[in-house]
Amino acid sequence: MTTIIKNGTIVTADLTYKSDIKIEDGVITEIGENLSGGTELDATGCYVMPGGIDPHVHLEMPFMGTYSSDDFESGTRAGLSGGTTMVVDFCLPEPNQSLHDALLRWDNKSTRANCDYSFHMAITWWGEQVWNEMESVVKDRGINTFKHFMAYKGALMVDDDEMFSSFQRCAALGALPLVHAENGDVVAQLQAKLLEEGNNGPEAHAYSRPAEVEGEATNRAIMIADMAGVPVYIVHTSSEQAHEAIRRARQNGIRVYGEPLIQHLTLDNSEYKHPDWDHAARRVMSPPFRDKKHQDSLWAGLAAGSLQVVATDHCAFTTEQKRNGVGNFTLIPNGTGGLEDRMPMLWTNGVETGRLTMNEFVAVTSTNIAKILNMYPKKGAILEGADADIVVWDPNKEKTITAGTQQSAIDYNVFEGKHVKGLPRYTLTRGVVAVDDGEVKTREGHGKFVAREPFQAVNTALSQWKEVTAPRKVERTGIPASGV
Ligand SMILES: NC(=O)NCCC(=O)O
Ligand SMILES: [Zn+2]
Ligand SMILES: [Zn+2]
Repeated sequence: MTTIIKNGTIVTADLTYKSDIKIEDGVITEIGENLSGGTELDATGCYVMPGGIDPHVHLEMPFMGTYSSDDFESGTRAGLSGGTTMVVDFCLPEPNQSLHDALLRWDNKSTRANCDYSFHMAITWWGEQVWNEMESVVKDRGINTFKHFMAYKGALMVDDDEMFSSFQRCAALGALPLVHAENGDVVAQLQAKLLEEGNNGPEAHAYSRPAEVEGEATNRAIMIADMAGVPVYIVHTSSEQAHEAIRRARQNGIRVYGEPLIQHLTLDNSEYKHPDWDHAARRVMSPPFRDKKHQDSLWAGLAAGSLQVVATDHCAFTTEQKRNGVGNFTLIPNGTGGLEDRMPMLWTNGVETGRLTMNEFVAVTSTNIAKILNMYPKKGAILEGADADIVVWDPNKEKTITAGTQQSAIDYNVFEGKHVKGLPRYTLTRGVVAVDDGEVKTREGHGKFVAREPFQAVNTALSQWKEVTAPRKVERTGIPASGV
């Protein structure tokens, strides 16, 4: 099957130019002027960009006594409708469960995906079995990223000892550790204190997770990764304190990546003061929304390159599920949606305001993460030979976001009422048109798992540098006799 995207302007992470694109059997086969033959998609007035990649989603996630409500079908449909053509979900083994058994569950859930996907493996417990299985997860399953939660004490949290062991294993396997960086011990005590004082509403969720606990944990994760000799990726970087830790480490030559979310960039903590309990609880996520000072820091980091990726951490719970926490904010399932709105919200608040260039937009929504996760240029690129995961972006198409017309399965939208300018005219997933002139036409089960090779360049360079600078015993000739 041949498709030609005609009359558009191609925008990549580093180039902007007018050209047509030929797609055959899901792959870009030619980029050039005046291409013809096959089905034509008119991109006049549009920017033709690599489809978005969201590296941080939780579809049908078992969490806090329930399951997040968007599954691989509705979640990927929501993503495609907003120009996202690939998602990466987190496989979460139960305590003492084999990593491979957990993967079977994720394999089953993901068969319904409308677009391509991959998995990160979470390290939710530690032992010899996990240490052993990590190798086959990387080598046989093509999963080169391992997630560590420094928060959610008593559930997903791992301690420093476990994290250091796991990071060393990642270094040896050519894998990349990911970290949810919040000091889980301090959060747990702050939660208990707030509840004791009668502070049980959703706003207390934010009080229990100040920016300081994120900054401290980010510093600690970076230090542990440095000691283990492995790069590290900090998920949902939400505060100046965490950004500052990443920025400083990068300036000192440490290989660390930071991932702000579209929610933290565009929504602030005044949401938790809303008089309606449901309104505030729907916005409960970890880390919580912050104030403008933090938002400005995140935007600056994207422009400066100290932060590399914009994700969503899409983990959508219905109002009914959120109400599990009436009377006790610690029982409100943590998570918000965003898959459908990440690209239009970032374009509107970033490119339309001049905070980001179009090329930076492509970098932070697609190309950078494709490189970080070792799947570039199959993904994240408009190049001959790349998968035809493409968004034809109409900068003049506008809408007001509302739950009533969204693809996501939940009954509200945290961006309700926001006006966006810049939306897909077409979204293509491996050459198949999933958004057709604005109309969503996804194909359940079309999505394929994307296996990712262990890292070569970055991990090799880092381990070489660690070897060059390793502490060495000083060989001495004249050693005095012991004084004892
Ligand atoms: N972020 C959040 O509140 N929920 C999803 C789980 C996580 O990423 O921490
Ligand atoms: Zn997290
Ligand atoms: Zn998450």
